[in-house]
Amino acid sequence: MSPTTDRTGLEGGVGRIPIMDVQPVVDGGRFPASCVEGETITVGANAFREGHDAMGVHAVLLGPDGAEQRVPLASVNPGLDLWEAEVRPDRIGHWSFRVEAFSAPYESWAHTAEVKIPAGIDVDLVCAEGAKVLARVLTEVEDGTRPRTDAPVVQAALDSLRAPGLPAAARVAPALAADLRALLALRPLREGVTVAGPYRLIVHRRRALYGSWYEFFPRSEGARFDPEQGWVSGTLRTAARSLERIARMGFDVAYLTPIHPIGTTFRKGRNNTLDPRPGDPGSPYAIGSPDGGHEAIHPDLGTLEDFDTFVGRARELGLEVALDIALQCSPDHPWVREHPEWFTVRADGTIAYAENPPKKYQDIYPLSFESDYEGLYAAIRDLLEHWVAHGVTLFRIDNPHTKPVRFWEELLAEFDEKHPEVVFLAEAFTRPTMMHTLGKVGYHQSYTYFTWRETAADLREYLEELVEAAPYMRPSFWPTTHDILTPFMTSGGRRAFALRAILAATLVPTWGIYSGYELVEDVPRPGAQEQIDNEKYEYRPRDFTGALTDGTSLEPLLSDLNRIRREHPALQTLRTIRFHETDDEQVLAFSKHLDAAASGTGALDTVLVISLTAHDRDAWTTVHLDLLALGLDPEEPVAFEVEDLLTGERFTWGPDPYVILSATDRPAHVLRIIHPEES
Ligand SMILES: O=P(O)(O)O[C@H]1O[C@H](CO)[C@@H](O[C@H]2O[C@H](CO)[C@@H](O)[C@H](O)[C@H]2O)[C@H](O)[C@H]1O
Repeated sequence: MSPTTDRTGLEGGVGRIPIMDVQPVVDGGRFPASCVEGETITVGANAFREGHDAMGVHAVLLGPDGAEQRVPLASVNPGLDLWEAEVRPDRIGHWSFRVEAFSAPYESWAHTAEVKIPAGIDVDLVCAEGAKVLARVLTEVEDGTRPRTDAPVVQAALDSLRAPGLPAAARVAPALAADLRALLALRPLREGVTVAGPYRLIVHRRRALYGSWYEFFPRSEGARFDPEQGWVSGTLRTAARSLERIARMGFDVAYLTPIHPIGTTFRKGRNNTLDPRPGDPGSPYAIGSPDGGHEAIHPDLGTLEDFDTFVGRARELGLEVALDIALQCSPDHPWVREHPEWFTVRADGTIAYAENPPKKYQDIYPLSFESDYEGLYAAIRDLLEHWVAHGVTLFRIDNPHTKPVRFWEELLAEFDEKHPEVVFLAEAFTRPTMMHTLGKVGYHQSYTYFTWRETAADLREYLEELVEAAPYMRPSFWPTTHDILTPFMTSGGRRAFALRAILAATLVPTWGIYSGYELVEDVPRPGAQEQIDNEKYEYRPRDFTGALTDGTSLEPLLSDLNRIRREHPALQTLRTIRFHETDDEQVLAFSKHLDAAASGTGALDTVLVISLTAHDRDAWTTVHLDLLALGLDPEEPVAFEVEDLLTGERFTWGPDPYVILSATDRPAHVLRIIHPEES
């Protein structure tokens, strides 16, 4: 990042026109800001000058192809100094932008003329000053910095200013006319141009921001109990059959927990016990056996060819495949024998098992980056390359916060360079600084604390925090995972599962569920906040069809949510979220609004969600809508139509609708605002 510069100021000083607090800039420019292609982001700065002369501010975006886009910023709080513009970088790659602030002599003159000419003050002097300004505009035409087409309008205005015989108002009229103003608004005459930047901006593909993920253990899909042989594992081929159902529910990403060979040394048994029974398949996160490590496929699941077939089928159905990468090894992993230097050997010759306090992972060794960073880096890069070559386009990275951040910075930069389409999701449930820094160094997405944010106030506060972090961290909301089943979920049954799905799917653009959510699997292992008979340690075939038939499945709701998300680009955004007040502290109201240009559909798109946050009570309450945030005109007598996208009902509402929510039947309204021009 270069300091603010101009021709007259001190190097690194504020420059002729101070430009402060440029956004989006991450840590003063140490890390690039990011967004996705087509996403509307706000470029802003506080820019000001001494005195009262007019000034202007531009943002200049430089695309990956070297093309420049100049966008004027508007003063958004007149009298104060904030200038903003919405920009929409339209292709992936490395962009940059700079902010230019300048004195605007034409605007200063126009203001003087508008005050003095009607009052008959200094008419000749004002006209002479105006003529000087317009003469400079013509000079720019002559030296080629302004198009020739500007000349006739400017010349005519100049001639008029120099015609003393005319009445004063007529004399200045062409110089204040709309056509000349428009031309000079587009290309202002600028003085004292001061530049801040350039600042880096990385544009990722859309899936980095928006997508619906479905997580499952492939070995459970098609697993069966055979009275003779015991449990028979599902395979990639049987799992591929589940893809149709996942696609039918509208998910975009099929996320597979690790698919590699599983060690037998210190294998875990059912319910996280340390004494497995014969036939227990072990945790798929205990990676590596004599059958291979992170590049191999568990023989029970099939072959690499089966994996390719699986990916091919997913693609046919419009799904991308995400793979779980857990950088750790079972004691049986080939790396343990081949690369003892990649593990920390203690004084007694043993290797300590991995931990993520307070959790203990007795069946795995952590990797150590201390003695052969280069070698380990190359091995990890190669294994990721291997899966990219086999069609994986997203990686869910297990516990990235237990590896050096510098390692991720280097690795993610390399992938960004070679495979900008590949998206990395950080599974770092840890301290905020670590989570934020992982985003800053290149992670595209992050798991979040959503799972533990339950009240309306907490959710609102958390979303506000996430929006602030949006230039470098994109949240992914999961109501449960294979490791997390909170008391809220275990105490609320179907009501809790429905409610949290609605919130996760509408609050942020990326959400995901862990298989079995449809069936409301809500029984915890005593003393733990995760499921009993957890699939991590055993096979878990499920009867999804039966649940659909008997009407207990949440599949219809999940399908509706994903459909609504697809049909409403507003729900594919994070930064647009606005909150509305409600008279019930357990009711959360928020909306997302896109104008016609930003929605990509040519029409406004506004979605308003009014949701319970508690699962054990109903609510009758008034909501106080911020009409501007909904794209409605607060000055007009307001009655507008809304359509509930979950039920199809229509209501005519005013600014303070009274709503009735029921934890059992209607935990939330997910509404489309029908704008007057549509009805
Ligand atoms: O540490 P987290 O809670 O973020 O969970 C993730 O990482 C764990 C370690 O990979 C993983 O834990 C599972 O696998 C371990 C290794 O086989 C095993 O010891 C644990 O009992 C088991 O829960 C967890 O699944 C993953 O999401």
